[in-house]
Parts: sequence; C-alpha cells; structure tokens
Amino acid sequence: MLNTQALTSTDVALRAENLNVYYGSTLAVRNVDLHIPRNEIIAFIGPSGCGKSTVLRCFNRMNDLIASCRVEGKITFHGSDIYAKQVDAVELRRRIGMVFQKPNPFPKSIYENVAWGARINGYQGDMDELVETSLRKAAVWDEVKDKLKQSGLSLSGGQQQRLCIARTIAIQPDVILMDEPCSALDPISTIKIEETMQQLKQDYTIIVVTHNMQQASRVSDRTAFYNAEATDKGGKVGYLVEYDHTEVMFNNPREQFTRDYVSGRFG
Ligand SMILES: Nc1ncnc2c1ncn2[C@@H]1O[C@H](COP(=O)(O)OP(=O)(O)OP(=O)(O)O)[C@@H](O)[C@H]1O
Repeated sequence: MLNTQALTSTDVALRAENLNVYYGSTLAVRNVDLHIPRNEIIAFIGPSGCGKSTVLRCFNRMNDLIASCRVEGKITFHGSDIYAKQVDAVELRRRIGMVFQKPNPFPKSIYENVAWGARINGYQGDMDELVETSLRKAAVWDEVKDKLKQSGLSLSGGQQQRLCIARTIAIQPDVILMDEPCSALDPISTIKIEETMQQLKQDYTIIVVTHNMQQASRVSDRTAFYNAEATDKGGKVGYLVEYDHTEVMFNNPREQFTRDYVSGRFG
C-alpha cells in the first residue's frame, strides 16, 4: 500500500477507512481503506460485481437512496465525516457530483441542461457566462454554441455525455465521480471524454469506474484494483486488492491478482 503518511489532509480530498457496505444482510464490499488525493484522477478497476460502483456511491452518499444499503466505517471529505448527523446529503452531492454510465440529459434545451442545477442552487452570477464556461470546460462548447436552444436529447451520445459533465461542473463541485462514463460511447467520443478529464483535473478531483484497462492506464494517476472472493455462505464479497500509482499497478504491481487482471488473464 502507498505511504499515505506523507500526504497532509489538504492534499487528500476523500478518505475511506475500514469501509464495509451491506445490501440487506449481505456484505457486498469489505474493509476498504483508500485515500483520494486532490486534483488527481483515480481509476477503479476490477471484475464485475466486486463493488466498484458500490464504493463510488459511498463517496457522495448516493447509496442513501438505496433503502437496503448500509454503510459502516468512515469516509472523510477534506477531513470531515460525510456520514455525520449534521451533514446535508444534498449539499454533499453538490460538492461531489456524479456522471453516470448512460448519458442522461434532461429533456430540456442544451442551455437549460447546464443552467438548471445552478439556478436551483441559487447561483447569482451571470448565467450565460456560467453556461459557456461549463460547456467549454467539458470540451463541447464549439459543437453546441450555435444551438443552445435545441434539446439536449438531439445531441450524439458522446456530446450528451459531455453535456452531462458540463451540467455537473456548473454546480461547481470539488469532486466528480464517474461511473463507467464511456461504456455507452464509441472510441472517438471515448477519447474526447478522456481528454476532457485530463483538462478537468486541474480544477477537480475525479474518480472513474472503468472496465477499460487502456482507459485506466491512459487517464488515471492512481488505480484501485478490486476483486471478489467467495464467502462461506455461498455468496461473494468485494475487497480492495491493491492501490497505487497507475504506472506501478500496470507495470510492477505487488499482487499476482493485479498482474493477472491488468494483463487480461482473468475478469
Ligand atoms: N441496489 C443493490 N441492491 C442489492 N445488491 C446490490 C445493489 N447494487 C449492487 N449490489 C450487489 O453488490 C455487489 C457489488 O456490486 P457493484 O455494482 O458495486 O459492483 P461493480 O464492481 O460496480 O460491478 P460492475 O462492474 O458489473 O458494474 C454485487 O454483488 C451486486 O449484486
């Protein structure tokens, strides 16, 4: 495991300590310890069902919306416990935004897709400027600037996903969680999203779940590899196998499991 002692709390955006997540009485992921440094891109990789999305959703308490889900352990955001009683989960999700697997623009104009969330969050500044800046940061401005009144649904899948990224940025988060953001996209749109992510990390911390090994190695600074193992009850439980700089994970991982997975030998 990386030496995290050298990282001060201001370098670390998010930290999970001894995280266990249950659905009903079933333990889905066990004992996750992980720190997410600021302004880095962290990839979560691992075979299907090992708990990548489950852990991702803990970071902005999206799992609160799943009635059967229970989270044990601690997650801190810039040192503060996000599961503390006084924390407003809606405000937390404003600061830790999320982009989903399938592009999901609202059935509204391109402009409104970006402006809407900011407006309901009470944004007082120049809305035209915010919309333009957000679309520029999401690298889709040039493609939509002449049709801001058209429906967001009229765009291609890749453009819709960048519109969703713009919508997330417009709310001015610190962290962006991305759950397989390119899985519904063609290779060219995928590369565009990856380039967008590289630009975004100057201002944001990004955690991305991906099944695409090349994507993890191209885009991320650090990689967390999860796996699942059989339980005595006949089920499976996910766990974090190894977490390190992406270069180490792909070229010289500590664990044989990691080596096998990143070289495509299983999963
Ligand atoms: N809403 C839910 N209710 C019950 N069980 C769930 C729910 N979501 C996930 N699980 C279970 O938790 C475990 C981890 O699932 P999760 O989706 O987090 O894995 P994953 O690694 O993201 O998988 P994939 O790569 O297929 O998306 C699985 O056994 C899954 O069936």
